Amino acid sequence: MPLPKAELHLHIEGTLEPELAFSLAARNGVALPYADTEELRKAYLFDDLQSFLDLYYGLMAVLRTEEDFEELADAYLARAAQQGVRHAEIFFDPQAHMVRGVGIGTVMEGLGRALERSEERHGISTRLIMCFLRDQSAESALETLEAARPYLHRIIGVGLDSAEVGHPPAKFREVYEAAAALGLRRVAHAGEEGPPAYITEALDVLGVERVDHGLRCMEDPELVERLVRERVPLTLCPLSNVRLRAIDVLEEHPLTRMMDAGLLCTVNSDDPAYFGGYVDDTFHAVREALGLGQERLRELARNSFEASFLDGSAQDEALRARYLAEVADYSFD
Ligand SMILES: Nc1ncnc2[nH]cnc12
Ligand SMILES: [Zn+2]
Repeated sequence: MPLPKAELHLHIEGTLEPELAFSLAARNGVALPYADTEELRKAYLFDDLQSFLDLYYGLMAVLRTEEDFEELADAYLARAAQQGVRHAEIFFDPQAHMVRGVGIGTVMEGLGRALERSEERHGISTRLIMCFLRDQSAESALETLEAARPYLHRIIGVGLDSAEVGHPPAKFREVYEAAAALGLRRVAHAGEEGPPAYITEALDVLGVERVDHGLRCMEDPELVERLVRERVPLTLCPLSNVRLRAIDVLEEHPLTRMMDAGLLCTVNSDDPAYFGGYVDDTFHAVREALGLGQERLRELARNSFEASFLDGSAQDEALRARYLAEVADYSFD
């Protein structure tokens, strides 16, 4: 049995496996520029974030109906359950669908159907985080928040993703203020490829409670000190960092140094269909590459629940306490 954990950095569109992509393409009459799944997988050699994003957005063409989104989310949850995931806070990118003529209602209804039976079917509690694409305009982000109004009760928070460099967090000050006023939690990708200053800006200007990636904080000792002092969680994605060439090899990942520095680190899968592993695969990979001991792994699992948004109600707190007890009781074999 895998170590129980929460997954806090997972793009649902990044769980689109080649087999499902081809089956949805056939069902929806969408032509893909790849002969088969093997040829598609061969294209998963990325130079940087942008080269991945080009393929990621392109393949989304197969996602058209509520059923497609439902199938996508249900397939992820089934896999996640096998990986020990007990709670998942899932990102989705509505603008990437709306631009193709797929309405936010289609996305929300489809994802919603899979998520509402997740506890019963997969034993996983779930939350949804709506991400704004930072390489789109601030106006487009505001329009997206507006379009999401009928579905806000199904969303716990907002995030910021896509091409980072050249799109600093401050560009989205207004939409984050509006989201906060609506009672939404706030996270943002920062310091994946972008400089440490983007992490500071995400905290100070956007008011984020959690930083997605945050990898490059290690270049700024004062920022590290602040993140430690304020116990700001970082949702690290080590396999993603290797595949998108933020670091050369997993053995050089700063995870251990970050934990030693006192940072509240979590380990996540980001876009597992593209990066070679789901979250427990990632735990195993970092254990091997970095020589993490059992207590370090247990700490990562504990952190994942502590950093989660399971703190909004007595029911949430009870669930979190139950998951933390599962981590404490877990025995490694
Ligand atoms: N790793 C990542 N960084 C930024 N945007 C993303 N969208 C999907 N995966 C992403
Ligand atoms: Zn991400």
